[in-house]
Amino acid sequence: MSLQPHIRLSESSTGAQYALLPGDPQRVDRIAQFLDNPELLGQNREFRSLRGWYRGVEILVVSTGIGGPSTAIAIEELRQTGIKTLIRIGSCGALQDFLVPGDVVIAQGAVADEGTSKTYAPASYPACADPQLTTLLIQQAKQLQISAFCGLVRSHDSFYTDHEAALDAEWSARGILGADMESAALMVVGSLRGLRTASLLNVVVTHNGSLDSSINDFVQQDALCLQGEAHQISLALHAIYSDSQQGEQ
Ligand SMILES: O=P(O)(O)O[C@H]1O[C@H](CO)[C@@H](O)[C@H]1O
Ligand SMILES: O=c1cc[nH]c(=O)[nH]1
Repeated sequence: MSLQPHIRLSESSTGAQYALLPGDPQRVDRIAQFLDNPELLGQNREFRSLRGWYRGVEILVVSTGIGGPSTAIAIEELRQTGIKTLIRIGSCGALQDFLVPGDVVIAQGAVADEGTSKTYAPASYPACADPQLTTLLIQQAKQLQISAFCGLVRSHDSFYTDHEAALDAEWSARGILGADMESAALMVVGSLRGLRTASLLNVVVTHNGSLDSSINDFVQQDALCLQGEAHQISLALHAIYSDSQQGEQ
């Protein structure tokens, strides 16, 4: 089978059915530290890929870059390589005061305030995570004593427009937990293509905190943010292992 044009992987690159999807290519290398025998498969554009094993289960890790368009491309091409289950290992800004850096949000669904999902289906099509996978993630968070909150998030396309603060306030008042840029596209494209998806978001910006300085802290490896990232990776890997044992695939 030929290489997929963007992720540059084919069915013969990996036997994995599970994929972890960070946005940031650098996060791929940090995820590698949690896997046995990690092997870098390559990088093209924003898509850095690596495979490894967790307790005998093969896992593919591919970065999606920022936003819905590149995420949808990654999902479509990963499907061609045999991936069936995709878990986003992302970061988000908090929309609620009780969330602190390093908390993990388990997104049960997303407000699709972005463009990509609407190119696949009408805006009324729901962006929902796989319920069984989400339940497993909640159970594993309890078992591992990870500070995790399950609820809705908002995916958006814009970061620096003049009305972001007003939009954040609006969605916060509706109880939305956090803001990211990829969860809705992942969930909608995944559902339409018969794939199981989940999204784990590490809180890196507090509600009403400074976007610029908080994300700078994360890039400069702030300890709490890195702890949240380690938690979300462990959580995803435990859930994948548990899922693989249930013979669900
Ligand atoms: O850290 P990642 O996974 O890229 O996620 C978040 O960070 C980026 C913005 O800084 C957006 O992609 C947003 O969704
Ligand atoms: O509003 C925000 C904050 C952090 N990351 C996002 O994607 N959006």
